Amino acid sequence: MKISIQNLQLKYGDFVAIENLNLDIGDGEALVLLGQSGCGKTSTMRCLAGLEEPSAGRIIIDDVVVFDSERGINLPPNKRNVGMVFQSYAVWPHMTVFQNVAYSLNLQKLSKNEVKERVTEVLTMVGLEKFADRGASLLSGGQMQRVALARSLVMRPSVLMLDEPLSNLDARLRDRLRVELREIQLRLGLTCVYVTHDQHEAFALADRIALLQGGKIVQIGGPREMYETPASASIAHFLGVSNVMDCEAVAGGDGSSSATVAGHDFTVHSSQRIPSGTRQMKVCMRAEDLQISAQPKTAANAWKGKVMVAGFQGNDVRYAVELDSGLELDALGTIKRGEQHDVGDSVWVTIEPGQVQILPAEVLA
Ligand SMILES: Nc1ncnc2c1ncn2[C@@H]1O[C@H](COP(=O)(O)OP(=O)(O)OP(=O)(O)O)[C@@H](O)[C@H]1O
Repeated sequence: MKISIQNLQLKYGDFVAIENLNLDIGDGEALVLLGQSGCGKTSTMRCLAGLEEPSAGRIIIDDVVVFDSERGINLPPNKRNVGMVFQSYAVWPHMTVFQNVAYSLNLQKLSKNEVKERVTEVLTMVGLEKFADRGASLLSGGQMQRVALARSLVMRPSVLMLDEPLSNLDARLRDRLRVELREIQLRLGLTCVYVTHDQHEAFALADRIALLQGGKIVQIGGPREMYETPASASIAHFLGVSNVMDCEAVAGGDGSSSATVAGHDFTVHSSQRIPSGTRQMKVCMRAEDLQISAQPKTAANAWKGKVMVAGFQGNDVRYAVELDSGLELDALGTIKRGEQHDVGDSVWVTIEPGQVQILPAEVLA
């Protein structure tokens, strides 16, 4: 079922939480609303679900206009056929797993056999078939979240909306449930809107990511596109690029360009279009794209420095390296590639020109 959001605006009093938001979500697509706290992700989802009344705009779900400010249309949540899963599991503790999932079906007065069939089907889907008769209060956090998911799926919603459903779970369970959620979404061909502030979750679950800042979509695209070509330095930073530095001057040349940061030159791949004008530009480099070596290097971007911090992370080591110029860089070394150094070691840091990005500080409105 497709969704179309047109010129959506939501105000809380005088405060504009969502500003002129336009978004089309395709049938069977998993769209992730990603952004930092307060950017308007939950508000957008609540407008879709009918839990919040926008101040302007239009929302169409599966060719049905569910909200239109000009025509005074605002369908209540129960008329939108939207399933919702929240961060808090909201599972009824005094009921069994089966009763929790069957609850809404029973309200629809379906036959006992049909209820049993549909509940068993979704409990199997979320891996809880053996827990049907267990009291819901006796479940782990991950199992409760599966019950919440089953309770939504059993209603066969046109659209499933999930608001940070995994944030109360520990890291390992989060990783596993993330994969399971994606499998279920793909298997059912379910249109999904997923809210998160965690880029790893967004990358793993999304067909497309809509990145929100200050109530606006500042970039939309597939996970790989977003990762490789962020539209601004602040988006790059949010997506985990740890070396983001003010850039004083940018100069184009034959086959290459260069950018200067604190008197320090970075050679950039010539294919990068560096916009002219007075916009504040930033140099962005991923920690994993920097290589660290004890051997002197003579590449285009090769600098001598000293290891100030070496944080062991299992397969990787996270380094803070202070270059001789005083500039500090964050680099990720891989132990298996022999990139292991100690605090105080002299090292050479290199990066391919193609991996240095020069981006505007912000996406301009
Ligand atoms: N009921 C409300 N009244 C007034 N302001 C609100 C209300 N709900 C949200 N806001 C404000 O609207 C903005 C967007 O809030 P929203 O909950 O959509 O953000 P979010 O991106 O989902 O954040 P988080 O990740 O922290 O949940 C925030 O600045 C928030 O303070």
